[in-house]
Amino acid sequence: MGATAQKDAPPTVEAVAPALSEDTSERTNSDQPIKEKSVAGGCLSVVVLGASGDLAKKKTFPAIFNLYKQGFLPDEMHIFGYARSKMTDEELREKLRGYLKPDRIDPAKDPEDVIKQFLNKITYIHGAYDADESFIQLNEEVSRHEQKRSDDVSPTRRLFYLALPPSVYPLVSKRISKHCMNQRGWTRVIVEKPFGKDLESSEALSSELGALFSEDQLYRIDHYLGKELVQNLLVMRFANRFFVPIWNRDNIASVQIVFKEDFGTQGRGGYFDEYGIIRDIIQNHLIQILCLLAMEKPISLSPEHIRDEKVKVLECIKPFNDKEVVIGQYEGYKDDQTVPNDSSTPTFASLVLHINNERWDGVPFILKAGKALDSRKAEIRVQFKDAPGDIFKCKKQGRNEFVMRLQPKEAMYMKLTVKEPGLDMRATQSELDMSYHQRYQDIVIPEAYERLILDT
Ligand SMILES: NC(=O)C1=CN([C@@H]2O[C@H](COP(=O)(O)OP(=O)(O)OC[C@H]3O[C@@H](n4cnc5c(N)ncnc54)[C@H](OP(=O)(O)O)[C@@H]3O)[C@@H](O)[C@H]2O)C=CC1
Ligand SMILES: O=C1O[C@H](COP(=O)(O)O)[C@@H](O)[C@H](O)[C@H]1O
Repeated sequence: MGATAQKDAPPTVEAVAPALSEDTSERTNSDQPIKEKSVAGGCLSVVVLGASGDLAKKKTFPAIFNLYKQGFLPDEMHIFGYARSKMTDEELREKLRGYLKPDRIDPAKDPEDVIKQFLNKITYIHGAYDADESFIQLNEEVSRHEQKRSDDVSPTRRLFYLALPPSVYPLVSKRISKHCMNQRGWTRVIVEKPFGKDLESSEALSSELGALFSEDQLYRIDHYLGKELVQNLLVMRFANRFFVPIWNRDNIASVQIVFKEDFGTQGRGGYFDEYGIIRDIIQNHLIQILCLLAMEKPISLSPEHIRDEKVKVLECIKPFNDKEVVIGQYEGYKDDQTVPNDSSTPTFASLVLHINNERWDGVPFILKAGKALDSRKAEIRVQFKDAPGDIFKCKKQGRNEFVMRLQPKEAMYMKLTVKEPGLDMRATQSELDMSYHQRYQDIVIPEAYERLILDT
């Protein structure tokens, strides 16, 4: 809900930015450039595996740039893009340039120079995901950078971001663990959702990664949890007295969580076709939102207490009814060169979940996600029941609905019962900031993100 929420903003690492500042009083969400801060120094190497892909260009590199342009990263940082595709450093830089936004840069600096300096910090290495020699070479490149930018005694830091399909994680992780571990400081590995393909592969992945890295070296990311509106759900529900008594089956008729994109796979068939829309969006992003909407108040804001409450919600969900599931594939999906001609992977799915507990019994949670649809939108719609004893006789459709929008622009508004159908009372972003922002600053940076780069 903060004013910085922008279309296509890379939220996950963006949410980390304030946590990198030594002075946490600067956790603002203003559009103003943030005064430059010194960050716990030392040599930092960020390795983006899958650097040729969609996530890397749309989210990972822009997120690192957002930190860089606000002065949250040390001068001694270097980024290594790694993938199988053949590309030069310059080709990768050109591919990324258009995704790096010049906003929030110190006005004393030329934004073009800042972008250029950042791009010059990126080197591309092409190699296989299953070849030891490629990772030996990667390790040599990283060590060379460390030798150049650090003395022999200071600790160094290595962050590996796996912007890859999950099926590749074990191959890559084994080789990172064997050849690329930092001998002079921390090593961290970030893995993306979906975490496996089904229960069996997810458990196998857990034990494979668990055998290679300790829990504090491993970061599992769902970038929807970094979106400001999603981070604010707990505050909204549990810190605002007026929400507390109405958030239940007595007052709420249904909840919809909707994700729509107006573009298709755009060459991402290599990842997407193996997973489909349910694993890509519903199982992680939408289910995380559902948990935050439906869970009971956690004992505290510790990640463990929040997780425990989410698990209770998941355990109460009834197996779903086939009649309440719709799946489909958009026309033209198979024209994408990266998608097999005989693919039956769903690109659209809608399903109804029922939470069998005292708070939610009888309230349908409708989850919908689709690619290549009519518009781009991500929102939560909470339909309240009608106030008893209607005297207004106006159209019922669309009233008493509370909408929280994540895309294209984060916003929250209530459709009140009004005589003129369709008249909404929309709060402006600044009003929302005033009502929620103060508390938000105090609590929401998840500890796991803070630990990611703050610890040295
Ligand atoms: N795209 C997005 O907006 C988001 C994606 N994610 C997650 O990021 C991960 C990667 O997704 P995304 O970047 O979109 O997907 P891509 O299809 O763009 O894949 C990324 C890179 O991985 C390599 N790759 C693709 N398919 C395979 C394969 N079958 N075997 C080995 N390597 C392969 C390719 O690099 P090369 O061939 O050059 O080695 C490709 O450039 C997924 O887990 C996804 O859930 C998460 C949030 C947002
Ligand atoms: O995780 C993913 O998310 C993106 C959409 O993210 P958004 O922040 O731009 O809404 C989606 O395009 C992609 O398929 C999926 O892997």
